[in-house]
Amino acid sequence: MAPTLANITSTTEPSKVTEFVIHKGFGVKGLSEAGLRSLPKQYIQPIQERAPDRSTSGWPCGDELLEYMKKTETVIKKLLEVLMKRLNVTKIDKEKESALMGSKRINLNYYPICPNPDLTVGVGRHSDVSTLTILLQDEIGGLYVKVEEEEETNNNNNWVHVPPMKGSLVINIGDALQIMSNGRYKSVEHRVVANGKSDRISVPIFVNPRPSDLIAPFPQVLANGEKALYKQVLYSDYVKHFFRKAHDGKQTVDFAKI
Ligand SMILES: O=C(O)CCC(=O)C(=O)O
Ligand SMILES: [Fe+2]
Repeated sequence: MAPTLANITSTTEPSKVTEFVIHKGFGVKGLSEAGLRSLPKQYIQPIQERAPDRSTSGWPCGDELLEYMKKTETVIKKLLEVLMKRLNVTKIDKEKESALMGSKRINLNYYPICPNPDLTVGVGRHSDVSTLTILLQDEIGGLYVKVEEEEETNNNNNWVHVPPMKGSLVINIGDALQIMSNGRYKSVEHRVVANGKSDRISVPIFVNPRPSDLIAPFPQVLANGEKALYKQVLYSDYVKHFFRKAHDGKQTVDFAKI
């Protein structure tokens, strides 16, 4: 039976939400199907199972993460250089460097084994708000990317699994690059399915503009008279818009559409 909002009488009381999401097995999808438009502060993970607070106890492998971020810098720079060349951006000055890779964030995603994977989602369909995302995934799998309609295969299945390959990184184009390239590079819609057999871990590095950067299609892209598809937006406003709503496919980018 479909859940109703009455099942979750108080959305801010963690024990009620835990009961609904985990013990009753509705999952986070159940919450959204019940009509909840924003998630309560504490949900899913019972307090005793949460990772320690970073501000008080430090990350379990902070040094390794920082070193990993440092090591990926070369590949990020190289990728952006190549991508920029195709847009006729041959010189990456300070302003462009900031808009392309002025801030970075690393996440540690942990997907616990799920007793009812069909009743929930791992991560809902979305595109990243980054310029690029450099994703390291373990051997479990579960990441899917959406193939654009014109590339659709005959069997109508346009979600393609991204199989884990030892020693490889997954590179996603994000919305910021879609905006700055005036749509020449398209951010990839993706999702992660829950897994009933094992835990899964992924480590994305989000390469972003600085929050105070104004992002818009690069003048070089519009030089031949091409019409701008996107207006100038303050990057922090763009990110705020993303986090204000539930994952909704590729709709975030409409925020910058002219
Ligand atoms: O876990 C993954 O493979 C992808 C996670 C993801 O899409 C994200 O963190 O934005
Ligand atoms: Fe993502």
